[in-house]
Amino acid sequence: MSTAPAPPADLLDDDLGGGSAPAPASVGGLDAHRDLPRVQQPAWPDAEALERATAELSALPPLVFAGEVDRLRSRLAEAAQGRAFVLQGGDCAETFADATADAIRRRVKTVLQMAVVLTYGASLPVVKMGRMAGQFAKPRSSDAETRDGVTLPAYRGDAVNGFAFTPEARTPDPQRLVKAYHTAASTLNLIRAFTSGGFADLRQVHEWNRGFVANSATTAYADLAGEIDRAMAFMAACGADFDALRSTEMFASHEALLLDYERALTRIDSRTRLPYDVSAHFLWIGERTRDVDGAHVDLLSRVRNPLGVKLGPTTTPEQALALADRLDPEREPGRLTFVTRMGAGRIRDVLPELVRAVDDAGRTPLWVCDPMHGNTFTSSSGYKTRRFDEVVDEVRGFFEVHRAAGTVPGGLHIELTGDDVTEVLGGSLDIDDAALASRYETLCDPRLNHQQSLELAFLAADMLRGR
Ligand SMILES: O=C[C@H](O)[C@H](O)COP(=O)(O)O
Ligand SMILES: C=C(OP(=O)(O)O)C(=O)O
Ligand SMILES: [Mn+2]
Repeated sequence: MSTAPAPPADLLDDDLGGGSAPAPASVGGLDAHRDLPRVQQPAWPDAEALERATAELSALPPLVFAGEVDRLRSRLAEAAQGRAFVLQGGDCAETFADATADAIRRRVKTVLQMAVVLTYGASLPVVKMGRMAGQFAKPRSSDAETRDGVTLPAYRGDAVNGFAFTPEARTPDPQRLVKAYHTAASTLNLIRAFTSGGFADLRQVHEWNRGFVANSATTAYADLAGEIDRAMAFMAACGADFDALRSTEMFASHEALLLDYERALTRIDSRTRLPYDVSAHFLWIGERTRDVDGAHVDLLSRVRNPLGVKLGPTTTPEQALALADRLDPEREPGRLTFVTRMGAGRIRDVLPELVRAVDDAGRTPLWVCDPMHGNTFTSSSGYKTRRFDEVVDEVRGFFEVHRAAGTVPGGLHIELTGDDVTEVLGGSLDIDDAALASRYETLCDPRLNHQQSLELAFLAADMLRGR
């Protein structure tokens, strides 16, 4: 008789975990969204070409493993309880051209540096999520763009059409969905390599932060940086195992906008037999697509991933509660994140009522602050921009409102890049209107540059210390 230990129950499956079969139409209403209002979808000119692209996507391997998705859900549950803090950051719109090793490395580095500062400020683990490896589709205010009397379809992200203002580039091409998948795969591969291969070593990230503070145009961050320095020295003196801190976890997230893409990547997990959207660990529903009776809410309600919903300043308490009932009927810890994006001028007026209604209903979603999307305006030089001070003020308002309500301010959602772009006004280098032109590179919304991102992390860390 064999004395070998029995394999763990999950390996008794004929499919040894990690397999994910295409989810047939008959499963769990996964195609019900097709009969519902589908807003913000591209006008694909060739239905057969779309069919071919989604068939191709359906046969490709998952980008993430359902077990990782479950792990993220439990991390977010911790954050909702105030036992962790979330940092979600990356481009407004990732591009194929910018999915280079250098650009990805700089973005990952920026997120890691911010996370260390926030970890210190919060005295909590920071759950890191990139708006990365799949953030290739954009909802737009207008379907069309007019330049010099010529009107063409609006740019909707590299997964849909090209940014160049020509009829060829702007025509939606479903093969771009396939390219988005492959670009997400190579991006995620590099993120995994960076975060597990030594690049994320706490000692190195700390050295980068020391360099940032030493070269900063202001001394405002020196005190906090000095404290972190002493904390590191203290850890070393106590014999902390820094080698155990050479790797870290980072999850992938994007707006689940393109229903055909997300549906093709929805698979049945071999362990649980339940549907997961394996295009990313975390998916969110945007401000423009959060209709509780719409297609986006329907499709996302049927997958097991942790979900976010953006809530803008016009959100009513009834809408927030209806979304919670639809997306999280079981009140499962970590399932639902409300990402509020109210604007600095409105957050203190609008958020308290929402938070109170949700709290009174006995719900404990994770509350995350997006201080970007409520603060966008067009500068006098014609650039879509934001003011760094307003971004900071919305974060401050977020902490104030949650403190007053006794609820948990659980994280930040930031549009950022690791590059020295000039897209957001202000910061200690005081980018002004005239400077925007020098390195304005985003194809959609203005991002904090590397420096501004770290400044925000230091300022938010100070706010967290008062938590
Ligand atoms: O990223 C968010 C939206 O896609 C973006 O703010 C919409 O921008 P638009 O108003 O220029 O269409
Ligand atoms: C489209 C976005 O935001 P919102 O849906 O909040 O406008 C975004 O996050 O880029
Ligand atoms: Mn954006």
